[in-house]
Amino acid sequence: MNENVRASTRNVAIVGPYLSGKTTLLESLLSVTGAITRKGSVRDGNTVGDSAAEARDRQMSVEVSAASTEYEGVRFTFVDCPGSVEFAQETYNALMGVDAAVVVCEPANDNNENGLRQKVLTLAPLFKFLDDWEIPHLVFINKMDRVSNNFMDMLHALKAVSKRPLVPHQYPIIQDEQLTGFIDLVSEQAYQYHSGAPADPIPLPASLKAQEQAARAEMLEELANFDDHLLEELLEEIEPPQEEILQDLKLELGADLVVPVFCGVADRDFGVRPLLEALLREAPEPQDTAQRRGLGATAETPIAQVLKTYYTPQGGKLSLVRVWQGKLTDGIVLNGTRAGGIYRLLGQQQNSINEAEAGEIVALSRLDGVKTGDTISANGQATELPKADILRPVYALAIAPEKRNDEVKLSAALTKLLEEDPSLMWEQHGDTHEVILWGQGEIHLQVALDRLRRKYNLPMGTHLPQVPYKETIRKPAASVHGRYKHQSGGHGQFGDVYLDIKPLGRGEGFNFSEKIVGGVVPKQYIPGVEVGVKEFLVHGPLGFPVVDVAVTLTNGSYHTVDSSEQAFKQAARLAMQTGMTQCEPTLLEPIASIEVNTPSEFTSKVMQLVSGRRGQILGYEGRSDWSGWDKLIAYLPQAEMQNFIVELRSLTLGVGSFQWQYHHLQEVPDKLAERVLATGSNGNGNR
Ligand SMILES: Nc1nc2c(ncn2[C@@H]2O[C@H](COP(=O)(O)OP(=O)(O)OP(=O)(O)O)[C@@H](O)[C@H]2O)c(=O)[nH]1
Repeated sequence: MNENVRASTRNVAIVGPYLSGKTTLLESLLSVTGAITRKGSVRDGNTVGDSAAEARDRQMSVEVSAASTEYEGVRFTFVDCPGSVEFAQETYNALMGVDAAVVVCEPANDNNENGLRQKVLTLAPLFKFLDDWEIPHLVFINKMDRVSNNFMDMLHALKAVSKRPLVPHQYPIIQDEQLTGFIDLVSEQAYQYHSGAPADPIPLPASLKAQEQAARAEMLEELANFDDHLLEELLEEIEPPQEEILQDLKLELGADLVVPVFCGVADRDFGVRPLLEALLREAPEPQDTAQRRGLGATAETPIAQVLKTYYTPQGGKLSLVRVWQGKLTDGIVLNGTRAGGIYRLLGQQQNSINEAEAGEIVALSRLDGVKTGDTISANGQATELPKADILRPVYALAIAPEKRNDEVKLSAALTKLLEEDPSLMWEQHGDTHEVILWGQGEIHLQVALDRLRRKYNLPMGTHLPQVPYKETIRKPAASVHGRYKHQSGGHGQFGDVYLDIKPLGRGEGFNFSEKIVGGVVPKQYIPGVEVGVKEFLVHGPLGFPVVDVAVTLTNGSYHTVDSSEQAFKQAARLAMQTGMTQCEPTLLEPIASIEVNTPSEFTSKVMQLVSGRRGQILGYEGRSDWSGWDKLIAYLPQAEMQNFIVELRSLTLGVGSFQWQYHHLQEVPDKLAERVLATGSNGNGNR
């Protein structure tokens, strides 16, 4: 084991809400550390973080992107994560493998209570994930060039969504509404920013002394909550030594007890070097993270976890892994598969290396059969490391290849897409026969479809999925007669049956029985009757599969020469055709049971949304594990679910979410049933 390499590595995820400036910050970090000589911009589509075609097209990150660089002899691997909620799975998977995260956010445009509250709410799910998994994190308030100074207001507002206390690490210097520098609250040294060059030390502006001291006192008091020695010093008004403050920051950040807060302007590199310095000095080292995860610092068996899987445009497979223990060497066999090569990444650029030490994040090629989240080891027997929960799908499209003979290629390509992104799912629906692609939202699915087209040459058509309606009957019919008689020279065909048809209770399915007395329908023909009935029920009188029906064969007759199982099957179908129309067929729709999670201030709006979509609210309560959030339980017709997530997000600043599962079938209200049967649509976007 090489302790030096371990101690000289830092793995940092860059996370935060949509468009807060994460990719821009990565670009700046890479430029400041010399990994790139020319800075790209998101607008020009030439950043390292957004190098995938799908990201460039949309000017947004759609998957995690790793980039390694060096600063002051330490190797930093940054993992730029997408901010959109639709790609949250990518972020959660990556966070499981880093030592620390930088949460990039923007200050509020409206510096009033409401504006600040709205801004920080968009960070709530991310903070919850970081808090739940105890991932050390710090905050970088970016875009400080856009608003007048509300650094401390923003910091205080963030407390509403963070379990851990937020600790100011800097205080911004603003002149003429422009961010010109910062004061480091540990050393109380002020600095002036310069574009493209490190900040210069300057005397602390007298006008900011009072604010600086208040912010510093806040930092020290928060740190002292976890350090009695510091607390004593503060009580006795002894100035603590800087080393002690730095040590506390390192220990308390490393144990995820506090969240230090920085500020800057990523697209001008302002605040980026101080952030790097803090990561260098204070971010936890890889072996500490491994120990916190219960992995032995001295164990040598190589163990790694897959944080992301890429299928490159050239068709190769790359697995981005965190090496938790041991050393990966060229040609290593992991979980029974020999890795093709080991690479350090710089976005899409792959730099081949011979080995990777514990604590590094590297890419391995050609690990067939290994998926995102998997734990892989040299002996293939490592205990599965914890992985982020897989988000349940909330949005669906029916897809079909534009070229018919591409159908065979589709399932192999979908399997690869799912290896890359576990929050996608696909199924071939049993009733409607459509191939349904499920995911986290419209853009998520569009990106998946782009990948099918670009990487697998599979252009796809899409449409809204059909609602898998079923039908049943309201009334019974007794002794329905069906006779099949066919004479065409030689053997004839003869079958003759009487059936009783009865409705069953909801969910009871299908039942077939017989009450034949005296062999009027010989035993060997009765299975034919049952098959005939079942075949008919696949498409009932309304055109949908029939459920909750009991059919009894009560009587019939046969012919010694002409009868056959086949003829009785036909007779049963004829009886069902006549009988079912007398039974008041009625349309049934699938109802999902849903659980919606929303900030409490939006609960009443969410209830209106659910009721407005024919939902039935069963109750709601405050979440015991998430202060300020409610959980609402309801039944919602599946026909109303297509755009539910879109509306839910638009009502809740994008943070509301829901999970669903099929619950029961329910009669469609008459008026709506008429519309579905007449037009094939429920008038709500679904067919
Ligand atoms: N004014 C200003 N704009 C910035 C700053 N940093 C980034 N931007 C702009 O903000 C927009 C979004 O930046 P990105 O870096 O793509 O944000 P992101 O967080 O990576 O976006 P996603 O990953 O898609 O969530 C771009 O237009 C950037 O040019 C900044 O410090 N100040």
